[in-house]
Amino acid sequence: MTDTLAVTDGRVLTPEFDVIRADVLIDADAGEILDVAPDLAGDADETLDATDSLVMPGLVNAHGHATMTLLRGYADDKNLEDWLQEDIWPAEAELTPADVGVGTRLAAVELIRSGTTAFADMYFHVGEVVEAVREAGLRARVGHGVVTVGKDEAAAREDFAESVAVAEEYDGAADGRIRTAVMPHAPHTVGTEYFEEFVPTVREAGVPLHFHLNETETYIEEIDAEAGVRPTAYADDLGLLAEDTFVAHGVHLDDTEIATLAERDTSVVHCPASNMKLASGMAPVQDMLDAGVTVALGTDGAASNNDLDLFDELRDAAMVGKLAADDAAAVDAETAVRMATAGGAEALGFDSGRIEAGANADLAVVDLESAHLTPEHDLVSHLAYAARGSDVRHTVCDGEVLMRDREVLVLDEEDVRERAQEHAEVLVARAEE
Ligand SMILES: CSC[C@H]1O[C@@H](n2cnc3c(O)ncnc32)[C@H](O)[C@@H]1O
Ligand SMILES: [Zn+2]
Repeated sequence: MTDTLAVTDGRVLTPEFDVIRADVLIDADAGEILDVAPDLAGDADETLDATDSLVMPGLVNAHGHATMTLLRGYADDKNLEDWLQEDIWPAEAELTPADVGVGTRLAAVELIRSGTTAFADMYFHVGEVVEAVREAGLRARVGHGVVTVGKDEAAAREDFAESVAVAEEYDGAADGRIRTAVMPHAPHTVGTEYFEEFVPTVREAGVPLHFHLNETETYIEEIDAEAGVRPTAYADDLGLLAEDTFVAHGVHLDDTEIATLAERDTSVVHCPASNMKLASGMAPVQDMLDAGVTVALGTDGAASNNDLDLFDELRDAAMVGKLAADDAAAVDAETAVRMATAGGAEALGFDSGRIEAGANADLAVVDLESAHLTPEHDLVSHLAYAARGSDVRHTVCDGEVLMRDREVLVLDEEDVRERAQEHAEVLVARAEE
């Protein structure tokens, strides 16, 4: 085992968003950055060349459903409600644990290739997700997604209880790279009585919560009709909002809801591509940031995106943020990159998202030698507006090199793709029987 690894001869994006010439020395066993300074190669057992490249924090994909890579391109061009009910949920009813293992590995290859080192996953058969993450060397916050609507009381209670049990069982797995959360799908898909029954214990145990919030007007109206309040107030009354809660989407939030999220220190994961594709709307990102809300970025599942490249998300976040605010200065380049790195790490509770001694050794090395990254006026601008996931040449997570010179070292990519194609075909055939 390599004790120390040095990423050499590159330029490094600092937490202050300066770009400096430095090496990054990593304790590979501890998975921690030891030093950021010139000429550290001599101190290392192994080196990773970053000449003509930018060393940046690994990206954090703070909301998604990794297995949904198997449903990429299966159902497009529909609004969220029709897409879920007519296509996605019927297909997911046929999912096997093996499908989840294969789909998550496919997602892992895509994440590693595009420089993402940490992600959140809300799904089923979490044991399979955990095995895939362990093998891929990534960092993740995982949880069992609970939906109680349409279930009888016993089944609904069992589903919520499973989410709690899963969070307990897998927390700290894969040498601590896996953390967990309880993940009720959304306020409108989980009965109030189950929130009331389980949330106090979850809160007492200090387990984080993750759920979809205010993604469409329809879902907001459902809660309003049932409880007479908007979903953020409903969630707050149930004790769902806290510092270790991160919610996905927050597309339709009024000023009162934004103030509540800021007050509770609850993070919001913005998913601009999914929100555009499903025509859900434009999230008020600049308003959230101005109110002090931590905003992270997520792709959501690959069936509503349709890829897991967080560089796309970065650019979309900046573009949609300007449109939503009617202000070209809104969600600027640095803000977008921060949301995809430090913002994501904060939302998921990881000590990552910055290249600094003491932080997790999670980083991406971006190859700058290409026409679309020339000339070099401003590298942060390039990261936000011009770079692509395919520009990433090395990916390091927890001090382990997951991809070196665009070769994924931790998974057999060809085998993963072959198995994903087979599993996707069989899954869809079962769903359409
Ligand atoms: C209960 S596991 C997660 C559940 O969420 C579904 N899903 C995927 N994308 C979205 C979205 O944008 N909004 C709401 N729910 C979504 C996924 O298909 C799983 O069933
Ligand atoms: Zn989602």
